[in-house]
Amino acid sequence: MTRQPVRAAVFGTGSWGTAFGMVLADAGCEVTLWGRRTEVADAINNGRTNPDYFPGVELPPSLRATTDPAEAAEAADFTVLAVPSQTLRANLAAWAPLLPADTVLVSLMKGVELGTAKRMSEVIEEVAKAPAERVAVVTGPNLAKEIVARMPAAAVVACRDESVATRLQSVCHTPYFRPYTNTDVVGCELGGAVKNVIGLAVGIADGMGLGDNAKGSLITRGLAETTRLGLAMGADPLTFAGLAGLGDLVATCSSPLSRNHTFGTNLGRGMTLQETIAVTKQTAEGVKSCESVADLARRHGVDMPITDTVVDIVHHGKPPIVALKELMSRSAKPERR
Ligand SMILES: NC(=O)c1ccc[n+]([C@@H]2O[C@H](COP(=O)([O-])OP(=O)(O)OC[C@H]3O[C@@H](n4cnc5c(N)ncnc54)[C@H](O)[C@@H]3O)[C@@H](O)[C@H]2O)c1
Ligand SMILES: O=P(O)(O)OC[C@H](O)CO
Repeated sequence: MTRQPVRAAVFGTGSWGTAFGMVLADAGCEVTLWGRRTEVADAINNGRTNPDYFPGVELPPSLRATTDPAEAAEAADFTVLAVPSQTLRANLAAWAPLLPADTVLVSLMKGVELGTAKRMSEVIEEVAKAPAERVAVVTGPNLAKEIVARMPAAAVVACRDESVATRLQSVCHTPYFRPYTNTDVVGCELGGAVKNVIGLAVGIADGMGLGDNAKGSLITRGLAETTRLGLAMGADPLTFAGLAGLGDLVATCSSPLSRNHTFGTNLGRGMTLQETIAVTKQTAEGVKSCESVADLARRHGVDMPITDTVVDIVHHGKPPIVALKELMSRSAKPERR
């Protein structure tokens, strides 16, 4: 008997939705992308490109697009969510009734919801009324522009049910995309969300011309505060030494392709918040999630000084030079506590 190809629906035709859709198609899946704009769906179906995000990149023929969520969701074995974290709840509420009962819901998002301080998998479980065993996360050092160029990358696919993570691993494994499984969903999601905030901090430092020692220090202390939060929330600390933690932090904090890093660099160079927002065309999750991560830290009684500093600079207008002096004059303490 011939095995039917795996069907995947990807909600979001932005940068990562398109790129991960391409990974799934290259791995042998039949993929339908859902997007809001007819012209984007037409360009994908008729021109095999997504010119707004990846001009000149040819998309595989097994990747189709639609603006009809029911058409995208039909018979999907995997339903992949790639919209901005802060719109997920409202989007998914509309899509949930259309999803097959046994579909695996996959979050590509790296944010924490404002107001509730919930991780994306928690929002998905709540809105789609899906058990944790049917909700997975893909994360790691995956700058979309490198992925669509089929440059090599590793990733993590996390699900509480290891067999589901293994199934997802097999449907997104290509010669250029190497996924590893993990059952620590909390740690994997926190790694992805907090690295965006640390990416903003490192961008600000780069924009200020503070040098590579400052960058190395921020990355390391950023990982320390991520790990503290993770421990308080029951994550496995070793997750933060892996692709979802250190791996993604290094990629984000070193790359001009990172929207969060670039956003921070513009602020550090002296642009105002409004000017920086105006030149940012894609989602820089850390800008909103720095507040929800700080909220999460408060709820768990965890000290996250770099995250608090980013909130002060981005949302309360604190000049980066003042924030730097304050960070450097914090009380002396042991490296581990
Ligand atoms: N781009 C990357 O390299 C990358 C890699 C890994 C993870 N991520 C994560 O993936 C998530 C999505 O990011 P992205 O890079 O695709 O962002 P993006 O800005 O490139 O695309 C977001 C998409 O969501 C759509 N959208 C915006 N508001 C919407 C709304 N209210 N309702 C429905 N759709 C809406 C946009 O039209 C666009 O198609 C983020 O959480 C990001 O952190 C991105
Ligand atoms: O462009 P950024 O800053 O959203 O980063 C993209 C990915 O999360 C990198 O892994």
